[in-house]
Amino acid sequence: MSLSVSRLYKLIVPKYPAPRTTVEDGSSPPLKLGILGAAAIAPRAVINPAKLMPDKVQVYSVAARDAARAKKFAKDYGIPRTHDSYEELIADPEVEAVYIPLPNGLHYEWALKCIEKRKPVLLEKPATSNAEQAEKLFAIAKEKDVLVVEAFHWFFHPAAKLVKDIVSDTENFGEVEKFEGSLCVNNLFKDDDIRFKFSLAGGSLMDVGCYPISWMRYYLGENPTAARSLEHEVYPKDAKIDGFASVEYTFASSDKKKGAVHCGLKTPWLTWWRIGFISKLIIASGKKDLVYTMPIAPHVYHNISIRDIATGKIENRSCIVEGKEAWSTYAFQLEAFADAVKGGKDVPLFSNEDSIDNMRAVDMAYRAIGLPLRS
Ligand SMILES: NC(=O)C1=CN([C@@H]2O[C@H](COP(=O)(O)OP(=O)(O)OC[C@H]3O[C@@H](n4cnc5c(N)ncnc54)[C@H](OP(=O)(O)O)[C@@H]3O)[C@@H](O)[C@H]2O)C=CC1
Ligand SMILES: O=C1OC[C@@H](O)[C@H](O)[C@H]1O
Repeated sequence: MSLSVSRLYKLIVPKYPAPRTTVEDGSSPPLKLGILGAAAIAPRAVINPAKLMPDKVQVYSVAARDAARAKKFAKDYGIPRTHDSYEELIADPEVEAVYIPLPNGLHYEWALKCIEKRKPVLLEKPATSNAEQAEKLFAIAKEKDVLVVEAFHWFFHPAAKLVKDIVSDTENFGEVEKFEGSLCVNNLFKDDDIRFKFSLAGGSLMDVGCYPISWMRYYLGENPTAARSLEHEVYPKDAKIDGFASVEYTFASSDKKKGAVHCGLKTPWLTWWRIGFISKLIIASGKKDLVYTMPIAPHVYHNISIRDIATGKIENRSCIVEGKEAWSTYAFQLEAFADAVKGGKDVPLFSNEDSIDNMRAVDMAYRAIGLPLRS
């Protein structure tokens, strides 16, 4: 039997290429990222940011439930490959990491499938449908040693860290006692949107509330122990979906410590104006208070205003990184994710434990407003 060069090559080259590490100049080739679903958020979250860092990330492929839809999406956004199903994309050895922007109710299932194939995951928020799923998911990720990062993009913008530094300086700022945060995207989505489907783990607390809850936990540096409803309204077309929710949390460390969270997809107009246009957070000690305007999108606009309660003096601050003025929260997030996957760097998060705790606080809020947990 003659052994041709090509047959010999097939025999000695492994079926799956070895992980791509370094090229001749010592640098790493860009991370090949695959996207599950031709989702509306994908251009903002990964496709456009990847263009800012072509040496670090290449959006390599997209898969959709409908192959033609994936092809159109790939053409529209200049993505070189498509896969005909989510399974195929995950199984492709060329795909080094996966971005999951599926409806919330599918996060758990698909993140688990990626872990099975040992693919690191950038997983859209909220990580799962409920805390029980989050506990299981992150336990499996840990056991299999696969990186799963919940895409809480706000956290990766340096303004978030600046605010943390300011309020952690207790000598100057005082002991933080109160938090109030809001995110409302009023009437932005149509009634057939995934956000209004209980079967896909929709709802205001899931979609937008998870952000102010994450801000609260981060800036107060503590997990809540109880929650009560301040006010809430169900979505008129499905009583299991919260159209708007306003919840107050309490904490074990002090009776004085309180965290209020407001979120809405259908917020009553007057309430919306009262709690702050789109997104705002307030952190207060007895000595000072800080208002961070637009913590959800500091790259669009933000302001950090610190007021000394005794003197009334106000200091305004903001945070722009030289050379990265055009970087969005998503770009900072994508860079951190790529650096972790390719460079073995730690992701400066918001750990997996935080993602679990955040889901616990979301569940706590659902119990407080008397709506069923998502599944
Ligand atoms: N980080 C951020 O700023 C944002 C995060 N998000 C999060 O991203 C996720 C997706 O949100 P968004 O992009 O607005 O949603 P879209 O509805 O635009 O995208 C969801 C994708 O999920 C796929 N899908 C699979 N199964 C279903 C199903 N049964 N019903 C509907 N869609 C399905 C569809 O992909 P296919 O193409 O295969 O049909 C669709 O493209 C959510 O988890 C949301 O919370 C959303 C917006 C902003
Ligand atoms: O950042 C966001 O703003 C709008 C929301 O509906 C979306 O899901 C969220 O992630």
